[in-house]
Amino acid sequence: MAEYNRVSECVGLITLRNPPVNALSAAVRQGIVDTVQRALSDPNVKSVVICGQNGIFCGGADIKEFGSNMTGPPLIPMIHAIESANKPVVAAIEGSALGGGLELALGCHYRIAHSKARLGLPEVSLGLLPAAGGSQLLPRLIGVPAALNLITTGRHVTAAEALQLGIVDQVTDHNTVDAAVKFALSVAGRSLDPRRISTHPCPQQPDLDAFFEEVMQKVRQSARGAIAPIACVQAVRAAATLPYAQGMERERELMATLFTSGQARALQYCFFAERAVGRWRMPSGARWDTSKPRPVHKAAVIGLGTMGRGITVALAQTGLSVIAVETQEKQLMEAKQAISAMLERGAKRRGVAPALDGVIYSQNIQAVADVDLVIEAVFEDIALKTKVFQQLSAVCKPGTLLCTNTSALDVDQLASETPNPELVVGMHFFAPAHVMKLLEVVYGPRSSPQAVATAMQLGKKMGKASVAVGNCRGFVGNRMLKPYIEEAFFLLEEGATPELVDQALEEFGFPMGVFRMSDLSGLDVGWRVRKGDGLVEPGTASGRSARIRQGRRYSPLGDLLCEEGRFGQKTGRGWYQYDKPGSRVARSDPWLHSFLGAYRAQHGLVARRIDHQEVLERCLYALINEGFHILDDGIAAGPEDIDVIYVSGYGWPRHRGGPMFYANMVGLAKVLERLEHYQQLHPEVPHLQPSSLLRRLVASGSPPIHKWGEAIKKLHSQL
Ligand SMILES: CC(C)(COP(=O)(O)OP(=O)(O)OC[C@H]1O[C@@H](n2cnc3c(N)ncnc32)[C@H](O)[C@@H]1OP(=O)(O)O)[C@@H](O)C(=O)NCCC(=O)NCCSC(=O)C[C@@H](O)CCCCCCCCCCCCC(=O)O
Repeated sequence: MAEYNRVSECVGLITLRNPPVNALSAAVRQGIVDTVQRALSDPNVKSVVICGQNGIFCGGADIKEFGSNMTGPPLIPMIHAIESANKPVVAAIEGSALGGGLELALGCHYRIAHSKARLGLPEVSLGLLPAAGGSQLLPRLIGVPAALNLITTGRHVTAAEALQLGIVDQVTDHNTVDAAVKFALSVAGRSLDPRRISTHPCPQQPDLDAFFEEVMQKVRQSARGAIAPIACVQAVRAAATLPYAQGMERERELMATLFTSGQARALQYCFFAERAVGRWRMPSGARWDTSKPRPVHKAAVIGLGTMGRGITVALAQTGLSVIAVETQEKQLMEAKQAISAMLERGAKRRGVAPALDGVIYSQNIQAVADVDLVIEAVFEDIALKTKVFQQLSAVCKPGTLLCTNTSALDVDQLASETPNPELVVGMHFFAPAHVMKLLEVVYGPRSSPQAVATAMQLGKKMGKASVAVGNCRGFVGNRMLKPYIEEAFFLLEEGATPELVDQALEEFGFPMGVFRMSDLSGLDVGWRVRKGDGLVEPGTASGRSARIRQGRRYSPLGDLLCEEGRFGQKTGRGWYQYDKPGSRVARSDPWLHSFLGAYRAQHGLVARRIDHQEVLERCLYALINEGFHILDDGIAAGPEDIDVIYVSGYGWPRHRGGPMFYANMVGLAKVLERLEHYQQLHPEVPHLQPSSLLRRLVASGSPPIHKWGEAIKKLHSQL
């Protein structure tokens, strides 16, 4: 709703009231229509101020309304009514003015912002475009290039940048509403014609066709299949080339296509999923809202290899004091240099001072005696980690939280080696840890809810998408990756090439296909794990039996490449070839193709034609099937957790919503049918055997994704 008051005798003050972000719900829109009408018809009112309650102007259209039948007054006529008002209307912007919120402000004649306010048109990140006139008004106000930048990226600008761009007229450090009321009084009675943005011509852009062609090419490249950024460019082009009314018609047409698209549904699902994972729960019944985190002022990182360095930077950037421990002197010196350089680069980018003094370096583990939380990031070796945990238990003050950054070891086993297993959780960062958004917070059966709450809160402070998950081999992300990679190997055996598999996955929207990714992260990583699992055998055996290990189909292709010293980019050879070790440009490698040919001949395999469809079904459905197993096992609390992990840490294209959302879009019955089909063809591949949860969901009529929770709960209560 919107509240109306008269202030300073002749200013009508309209306050949007719809916590938490004053989204433009039907009731708010109705409130604005009514209060604007009231202010304009009151002869005592000379000017109007619109603001939002609780320090936030407006977070835009109410996204929750999008999936339903929309009622209430539409936004565009409401904004037009404000713009054509015969009394000055001033937007008092505190907190955020985003999407429809900024469009509402653009309909006002003046905009005053608090210095801490943020403004933007982020619709593109929801699969939409600014369709309440934003795509037509912003280019008229700030010019085509600047408007395109904001609209196609959805980035939020600070008040200072908004002032510089000409989006706002004044920035204040004081009370924004008071400043806006004062301003409104000062402009009462002035001509409003020059203030109506829709009547402005769009600033001329030289060589318009060439300009838009170039922009479109760049946007297509970075969009990786997303349609909204392209529609945004088309809408801005309409602003640059058409009169306002026709531009608005084009904006409406483009929005009509986007609004009902699967991509918009997926992106809006991601928006809510990212917020839902913060409301974590454990199988024990412990939850985010009943578990109080402990305060963390001082933290420590043990082990300053690549991961430890990134974690130190991520912690220091949140303003924490960090003790960074590395027992090897040379490593410590190198780490100090690298960490300082990363902190300096990050600070430069963010326009702040580097937190160099926030990090204290030590070779002695005793230095962590008074920290509140430790993150261990030593080499992935259970004996070494156990020793470190035992030392930490002896050194740290009582109650210190002990976190391990392991990606593969058993968090429960480590916890059981300490006197206080309730204080142990996994904090699985992704490399580079100061850049990558994802953090898996791994709890074991004995981790206390407080420990989980503390790690989750710390993750949030570091700006991570933090997801609480149960302890199992690979946790959620890597556990699902295993069948995906294995299927890719099997496809090579059956006739595919790395290029074909990668192309199919990259066209789907992954930034890199499985083989380019493997070359980047190093083939030796998986080789070491497979050796540890006793799967690697000398590569001379041939035939089917050589490819069955531990009772299931196994492809030794990755092992054979490692035996050749082909570890990927770092050795200049892997699934592709590179100009030199460390180079990033992958080129097709004839050696690899003849190697595959010889391998197939040795094993009596006949290459067949494999298409993109099969690549996607085999790789993605195997991964999704593992996701269902994970839900079934209670390792992830819901499909949102899995989807956030995949979108923020594994390059799953956001406009496809994450693997579980994708399965929901494809149709669970179809996923089940294809898994059954492939399982019949490959009975020796257990990961193609459909999960019982998937079967149950299909049997119960394939409920939509937000209802899966009920099926999972029912399943668990029957166990
Ligand atoms: C605002 C934020 C920056 C605040 O961040 P903060 O961290 O403080 O808080 P949270 O992010 O945790 O949010 C708190 C809480 O609020 C919920 N929420 C936030 N924003 C919205 C919102 N806009 N709507 C609903 N709910 C919202 C959030 O989910 C949290 O609740 P939860 O329970 O989940 O924890 C930050 O929240 C933020 O960035 N918000 C999103 C901002 C945004 O993206 N805004 C744009 C919205 S889209 C829009 O505005 C579209 C407009 O351009 C025009 C629309 C016109 C559409 C008309 C329909 C036309 C149909 C076309 C068909 C044509 C047919 C034809 O003509 O033929």
